[in-house]
Amino acid sequence: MPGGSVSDGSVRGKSILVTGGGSGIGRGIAEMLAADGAVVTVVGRNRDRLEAAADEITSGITGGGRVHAAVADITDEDQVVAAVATAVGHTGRLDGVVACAGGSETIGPITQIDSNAWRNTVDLNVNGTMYTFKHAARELVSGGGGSMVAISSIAASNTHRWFGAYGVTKSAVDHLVALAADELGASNVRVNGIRPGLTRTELVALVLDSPELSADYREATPLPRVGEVTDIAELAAFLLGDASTWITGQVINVDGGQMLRRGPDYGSMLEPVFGADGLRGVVAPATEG
Ligand SMILES: NC(=O)c1ccc[n+]([C@@H]2O[C@H](COP(=O)([O-])OP(=O)(O)OC[C@H]3O[C@@H](n4cnc5c(N)ncnc54)[C@H](O)[C@@H]3O)[C@@H](O)[C@H]2O)c1
Repeated sequence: MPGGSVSDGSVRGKSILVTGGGSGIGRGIAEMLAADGAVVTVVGRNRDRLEAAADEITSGITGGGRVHAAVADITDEDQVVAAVATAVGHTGRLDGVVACAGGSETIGPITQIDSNAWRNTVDLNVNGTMYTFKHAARELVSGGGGSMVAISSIAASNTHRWFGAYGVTKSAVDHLVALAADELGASNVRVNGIRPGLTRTELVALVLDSPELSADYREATPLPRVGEVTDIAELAAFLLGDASTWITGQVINVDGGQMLRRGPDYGSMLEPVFGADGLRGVVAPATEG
C-alpha cells in the first residue's frame, strides 16, 4: 500500500526530549510517552525537582518506558546543546522533541508593559523554542527523520487583551513550526504545534480556583469541562508516533472549542484582580522545575 505498512502509532522505544517536562503539561506529556514505552528526557532548571519528577514517573511504569532528567535553561543555547546530547546519550539517537517550556513574565495593558519582562518572555518562548528545534533537528536529520512538536497557545491565534507578550511570542512559535516543517520535510522531519486553551496546571490555578474567573471560563468554553494535561498529551503522543507520518506544518487547537468564541476575555477577567495597570512583574513565574 502507498506509504508502507500500517503502524499502531506507538512511540514505544523512541527517544524523545521534552523541555519543561518537570511540571504541568510537559510532565503530563512525559508521563504519557513513557507509559507508552518511550525513553523520555525531561529538561528543566531545578535539578532536585526535575530528578524527583523523572524518578516518580519512571517508578510508576511497567512497560519499558523511562524518564531521565537533563538540567538546562533553554534560554542558553549551550545548555540546550548539552541537553540534546544527554538525550542522545541514553539511547544513541533522538526520534522526537516537544518544546513545551514556556510562559509569560508580564500581563497587563500595552502602555504598562515592563520591557525587561517582555524581553525575557521573547527569550523563553521564541529563542528557547528556536534553540530546542535547531539542535534537536540536527539529530533528527542525521538519524533519518523524526517529529518535533511545539506547545504554543490559543493566545497565538488572535488577540487576548493584556496578554501581549505571551500572544506575540506564541505567534512566533507558530511561525517557527511552519518554517521548520517547510525546511525539514525533505529530511523526513515533521513539525507540528499544539495550541492548548486554558488547561488545569499550577500556572492557571489562579483562574480555575476563582469562582468569578472560572465562571467566565465556562461561559467561553463550549464543551462543559476544564482542559486537562492529558488532553494535550494525547495529541502530542499522536504527533510523535507513526500514525501521523503524513501530517506536518499544522498547529492544532486543543481547547474544548474556546476559539469558536475567541476564548475568554482575559483582560476583563483579570482587571478586577490586578487593577487597571495589570501586573508588571513576574506573574507567570514559570513553575520552577
Ligand atoms: N496551562 C495552560 O493553560 C496553557 C495554555 C496554553 C499554553 N500553555 C503552554 O504550555 C506550556 C507548559 O505550561 P504549563 O501550563 O504546564 O506551566 P508550567 O509552568 O508547569 O510549565 C512550564 C515549564 O517550563 C519550564 N521552564 C520555564 N522556563 C524555563 C527555562 N528557561 N529553561 C528550562 N525550562 C524552563 C518550567 O520549569 C516548567 O516546568 C507553556 O509553553 C505554556 O505557555 C499552557
